[in-house]
Amino acid sequence: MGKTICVSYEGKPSYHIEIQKDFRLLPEKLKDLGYGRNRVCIITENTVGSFYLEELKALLSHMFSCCTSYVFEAGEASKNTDTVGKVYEHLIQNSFDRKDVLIALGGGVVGDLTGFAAATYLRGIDFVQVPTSLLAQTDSSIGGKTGVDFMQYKNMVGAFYMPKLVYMNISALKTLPKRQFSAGTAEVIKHGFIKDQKYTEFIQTHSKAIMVQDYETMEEMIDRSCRIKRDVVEQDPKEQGERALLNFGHTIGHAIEKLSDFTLYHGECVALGMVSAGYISWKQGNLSLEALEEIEKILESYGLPVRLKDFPYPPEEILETTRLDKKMESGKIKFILLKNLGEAYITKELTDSEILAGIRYILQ
Ligand SMILES: NC(=O)c1ccc[n+]([C@@H]2O[C@H](COP(=O)([O-])OP(=O)(O)OC[C@H]3O[C@@H](n4cnc5c(N)ncnc54)[C@H](O)[C@@H]3O)[C@@H](O)[C@H]2O)c1
Ligand SMILES: O=C(O)C(=O)C[C@@H](O)[C@H](O)[C@H](O)COP(=O)(O)O
Ligand SMILES: [Zn+2]
Repeated sequence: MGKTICVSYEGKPSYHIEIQKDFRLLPEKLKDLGYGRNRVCIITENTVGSFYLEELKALLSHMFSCCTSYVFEAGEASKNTDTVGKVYEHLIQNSFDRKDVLIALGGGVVGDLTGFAAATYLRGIDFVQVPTSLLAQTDSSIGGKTGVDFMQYKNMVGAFYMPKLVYMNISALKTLPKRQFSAGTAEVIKHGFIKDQKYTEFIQTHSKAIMVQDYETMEEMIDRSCRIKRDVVEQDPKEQGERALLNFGHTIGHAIEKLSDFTLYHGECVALGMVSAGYISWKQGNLSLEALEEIEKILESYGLPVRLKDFPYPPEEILETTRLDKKMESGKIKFILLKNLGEAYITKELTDSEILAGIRYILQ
């Protein structure tokens, strides 16, 4: 059966999120959208491709007039304009036109990059998200933030561009390495911290079942995370306000991710960033010390880092890197803090020394 979530964009129904246990219904869902006579290009990377590309091709090749694929090297280092250029070349060589469709098969790297290629090729071609990592199934495939890194700065070039469908197969998470699964839980945990204390309690009490990927628990968790993200992006699709709450943990997180040369995963950096922002929230007199301790305990129970010992960069350099990220507004760093667990807010009023104290807290 699975679950379906409808997402609106600018007040109108836009696309469905399908949460399924296999890939079998994908052709039917694509037919429902009117695809069939046109061409499809599955864009993926070598790791995910080695597991699922042939299966997807077998399912789709009979329903499209042409089914091609473009495979690039897995990892954040590929999320750049060079790879996008190679995707354009492949599409031109295969005569893709505006009636054709791209499928992003993979984690957040494939989804962000394919979405950006789709937004810009011929000024816009349809694309479908088939997320295969936990992070992509619960966060990056929803809401239409597409883009790539530039000069190693995170998501510097991009577009808001909605997919036509998000179709996920929960069982595909079985092949995801354990460290990557843990990294994905950071964004799931973030959803509870910024919006829904009841969801945080669910995450707390079900950590064992989630870590062994008990199917029913996973289905409930993914469904609840997707709905929280859906509600936020529907209200503020282009991040004029409220959507920035989804950036909780990302201000410091993105700087650490860049400085680590992407050896630390996005979710791991978000976890560290959430601890740092949690500490600042406590220092601001908002969050209780018990709540800060709870944040750390929950993250640890999912195998996530809460301290960054021996990081070869001083706090001042992390702060300067944060300044070069796109979270700056009129010369001030935009920060997401917590009033309480389940209640976040945006501030641009933090001083450098308040931010540095938050950075020092995780470096100890
Ligand atoms: N657009 C958004 O709203 C949004 C939200 C969150 C994160 N992001 C971006 O997403 C990226 C992180 O996504 P990610 O963690 O999925 O990274 P990723 O795409 O690099 O995938 C993580 C790793 O898992 C492997 N993998 C993925 N699915 C697998 C599967 N089913 N079986 C085996 N291996 C599998 C990949 O090969 C890769 O090595 C970052 O670039 C981040 O900036 C974007
Ligand atoms: O969808 C959003 O909005 C988010 O902020 C989700 C984040 O988890 C994600 O990492 C996003 O790519 C960060 O956006 P950025 O604009 O800060 O690069
Ligand atoms: Zn993120």
